[in-house]
Amino acid sequence: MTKKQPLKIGVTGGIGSGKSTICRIFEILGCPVYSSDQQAMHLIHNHPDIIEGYINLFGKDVYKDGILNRKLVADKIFNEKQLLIEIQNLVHPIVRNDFNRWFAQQTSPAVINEAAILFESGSYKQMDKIISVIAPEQLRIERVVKRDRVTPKEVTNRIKNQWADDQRIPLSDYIIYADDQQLVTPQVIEIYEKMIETFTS
Ligand SMILES: CC(C)(COP(=O)(O)OP(=O)(O)OC[C@H]1O[C@@H](n2cnc3c(N)ncnc32)[C@H](O)[C@@H]1O)[C@@H](O)C(=O)NCCC(=O)NCCS
Ligand SMILES: Nc1ncnc2c1ncn2[C@@H]1O[C@H](COP(=O)(O)OP(=O)(O)OP(=O)(O)O)[C@@H](O)[C@H]1O
Repeated sequence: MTKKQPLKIGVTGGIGSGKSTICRIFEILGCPVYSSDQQAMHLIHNHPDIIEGYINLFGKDVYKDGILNRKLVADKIFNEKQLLIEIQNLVHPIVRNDFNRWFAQQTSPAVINEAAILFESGSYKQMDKIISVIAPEQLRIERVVKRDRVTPKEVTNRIKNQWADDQRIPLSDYIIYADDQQLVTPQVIEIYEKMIETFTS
């Protein structure tokens, strides 16, 4: 009897919407989580093709003592669309392969692929279900300014390179409202129970 594949659930949303916070709840419920942003950063520091690409595009000083100068790269790619496209064409296929390798080892009913740019990168097409995390833009900017100690401009520079919520919502199977007023845990539990029903039916 062939092993039933776990459900592939994409969790996406704009910067600071609350994806990572919500994925921690899914993890507690028993859903292994693959964080595309974190894995991308790991691969940016360890995959030879990516390291070579970043050095070719940003100069050898982009890595200092093996550590990427994130601010230098961010200031460039979020203000130069062509450069952002080149970087994404380099990084995303390698992250997608890495996710597929991780997924092949999973045995739980459902797994989560947390990716800020799930739609923008096209990776949503490989998902069985998609959850979009929604929060007002101004609140997201305030959260990221507080969390990362960056300027509002640095956050809006990223937001302008991401889909808007009204683009995500029509393509999403579930929506989680993660503004400060709505408790996210009950929303996560409700969606998880629906997904497990899907898997076991
Ligand atoms: C620009 C870099 C160096 C900034 O690193 P930093 O640690 O500050 O941010 P991190 O990678 O943790 O991303 C934080 C948030 O920035 C936003 N963001 C990151 N990359 C992108 C992108 N290509 N397009 C839009 N938003 C992005 C997302 O909301 C993400 O959650 C890094 O994000 C990068 O190299 N991005 C390009 C590769 C990529 O697309 N990574 C996304 C995951 S596949
Ligand atoms: N529902 C919520 N209510 C209040 N604060 C929240 C909520 N969800 C997340 N936060 C806070 O907002 C900040 C951003 O949350 P989180 O890191 O989960 O967002 P994210 O979507 O993963 O961000 P990024 O796209 O940068 O990875 C964090 O400091 C977190 O503690």
